[in-house]
Amino acid sequence: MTFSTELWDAGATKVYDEIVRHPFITGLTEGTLDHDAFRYFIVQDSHYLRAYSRALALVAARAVDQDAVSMFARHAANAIEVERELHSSLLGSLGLTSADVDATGSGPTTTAYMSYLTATCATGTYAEAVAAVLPCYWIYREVGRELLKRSSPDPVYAQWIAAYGSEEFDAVVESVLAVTDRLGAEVGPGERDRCHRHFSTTTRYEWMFWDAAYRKLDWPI
Ligand SMILES: Cc1ncc(CO)c(N)n1
Ligand SMILES: Cc1ncsc1CCO
Repeated sequence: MTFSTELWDAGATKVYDEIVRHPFITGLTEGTLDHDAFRYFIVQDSHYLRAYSRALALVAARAVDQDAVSMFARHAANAIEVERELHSSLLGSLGLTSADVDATGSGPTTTAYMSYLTATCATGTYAEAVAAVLPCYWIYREVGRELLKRSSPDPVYAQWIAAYGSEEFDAVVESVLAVTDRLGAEVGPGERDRCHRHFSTTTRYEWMFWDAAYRKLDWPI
């Protein structure tokens, strides 16, 4: 079994089923999700992508193989581009600006998820860092594909779905899966357990991120 399949089977199978039937996701394709929940999501995702980009730059710095350094560095730059382009167009459609993003700040789930990614990529091994960032790519590819099948009557939601359900994003994810599978042959048992823990933790954060948007979760105090 490949390392990526091993990680998914142990850490993502159940959570992924919960994600695709979460009311935020079903509301996107049915067009019933209220724009306020999607606004919350896009604003929080802007904060998330800024931190995610820096986490990917840390992964790039830890990689030894030149192709992997170059790939993660490219993805770090792309995450900033996605934040600027996809989001500014979506924010515009939703009547928001990047000043609103800054004024809102990151919510509790976003902050926790960003902190976990940053800490793991800064202090873990290369394989641990890859395992921590992998669900961000992989879950979005799977969700993007699923949503593309169902599509959405709402043009704002359809635009977002098209970005993550695209062939370009699929190719990005395939190359990260290939890097992960090559690492699988190198990691010993202790490090492997830590990889599993990071992968299942960030997978759960992916579910929590949608759930926070659905409930518009704010700091309690
Ligand atoms: C929360 C979250 N996870 C993953 C992605 C895809 O990179 C994203 N844009 N946002
Ligand atoms: C994973 C990911 N999500 C948005 S951008 C990006 C990096 C690859 O383009």
